[in-house]
Amino acid sequence: MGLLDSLLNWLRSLFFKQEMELSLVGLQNAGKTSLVNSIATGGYSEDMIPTVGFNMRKVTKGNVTIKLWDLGGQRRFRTMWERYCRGVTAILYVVDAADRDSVPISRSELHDLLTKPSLSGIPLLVVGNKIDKSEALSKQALVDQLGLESIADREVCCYMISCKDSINIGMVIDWLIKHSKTANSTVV
Ligand SMILES: Nc1nc2c(ncn2[C@@H]2O[C@H](COP(=O)(O)OP(=O)(O)OP(=O)(O)O)[C@@H](O)[C@H]2O)c(=O)[nH]1
Ligand SMILES: [Mg+2]
Repeated sequence: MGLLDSLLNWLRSLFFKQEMELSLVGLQNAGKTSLVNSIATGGYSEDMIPTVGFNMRKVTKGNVTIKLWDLGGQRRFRTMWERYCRGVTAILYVVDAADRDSVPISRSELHDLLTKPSLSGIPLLVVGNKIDKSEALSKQALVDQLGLESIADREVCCYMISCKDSINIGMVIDWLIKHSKTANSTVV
């Protein structure tokens, strides 16, 4: 655990040297706010309050500020998603991989969002969360059920994670680091 913690801290320190702006979207209860906490501090709590509207978390390390738009996933907030995804470096789409019944809705909300011309070309990282649960879908099943292979107008990547058990959070941070360089050249 010590080694893993050091590795995560190292990845976090690299991440915070970049300038970037991210939006986290996905259905309610998927674990978006939990993922923000994992990225920012590594903390996890069972006791989460549903996000009302959105939260903007600014994480400052050294002289760099990272903006994370953590959006509410309840139906009434989904119309705001597009507005807060415009101009971001990357979109993180969070899915509860253990809530199989919600995956079709998650799929249609994702594909609706991606049809917006204002968001064309923005890289997409789909995160299947809660793989600590035995009923979680496999990565291939999630990719199939979300129809990710039909997305052709942008870079798409998918990782399976657990915020609870801190599984693959380092991979998410690593992906963000790689994409922050593109962001720096487009932010004026
Ligand atoms: N088992 C398990 N539970 C998780 C995991 N990540 C988050 N949760 C739980 O899922 C619930 C919802 O987490 P949130 O982070 O609030 O979800 P959200 O996507 O921000 O939800 P909204 O703000 O309503 O859109 C909480 O009870 C979390 O503790 C995980 O990796 N495993
Ligand atoms: Mg939330």
